[in-house]
Amino acid sequence: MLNLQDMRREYKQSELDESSVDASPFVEFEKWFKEAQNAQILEPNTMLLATSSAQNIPNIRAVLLKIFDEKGFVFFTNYNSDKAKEIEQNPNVALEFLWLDLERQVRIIGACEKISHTESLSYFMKRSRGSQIGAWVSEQSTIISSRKLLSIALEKMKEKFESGKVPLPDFWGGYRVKPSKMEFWQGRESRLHDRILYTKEGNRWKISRLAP
Ligand SMILES: Cc1cc2nc3c(=O)[nH]c(=O)nc-3n(C[C@H](O)[C@H](O)[C@H](O)COP(=O)(O)O)c2cc1C
Repeated sequence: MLNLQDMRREYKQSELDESSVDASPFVEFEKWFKEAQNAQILEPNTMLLATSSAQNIPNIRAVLLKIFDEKGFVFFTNYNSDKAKEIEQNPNVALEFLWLDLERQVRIIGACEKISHTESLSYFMKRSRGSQIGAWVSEQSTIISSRKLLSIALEKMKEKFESGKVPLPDFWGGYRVKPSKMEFWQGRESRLHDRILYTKEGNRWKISRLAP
């Protein structure tokens, strides 16, 4: 059996104060993201995306943040995947960045919507040819009988797109999560962590401190 109860770590690296955070959660996020990059965290743009179905069944998986600005957080995926079906049923989602090397997490709640075809195309064109063809090959989240099926589909697609540009599949593109809440969490000693919450109120962001 695993001995988990004796696993214990004090968080002491930093602190977070409502008087020193930026008035904009986007500016604060950019600052934290750059610090995660500088700390050489592996794939700091990995975020957990939580969705739920019309039957209120939750689901969660990692996706990569690919566009970030004041409009929101964009990831790319297959528009027929399970996550896409769940977003269709309930556009309210949650995101989580976990940067444990910095004893930090950022939690986001917001509504999710498809980005424009132009925006998806612009990103798709920047992907490697292998990834572009990969998008065509995989019917994401469907059951397949074997790995071999993927290899066969890949060979077929490679032949199909032997020359010229690989077009953007109509079943593939981006989603933007537009935050209504963003929480910055900094680990502190004795589990008395700092939690600063931004809540959108009209055009401005209210800043509050949450109990750990
Ligand atoms: C680090 C990491 C990054 C990932 N990035 C993406 C991504 O950007 N888009 C994507 O569709 N799946 C990504 N995946 C795979 C998803 O976690 C998931 O397996 C897949 O999207 C199917 O999810 P669904 O069945 O809930 O739709 C990533 C997985 C990991 C571990």
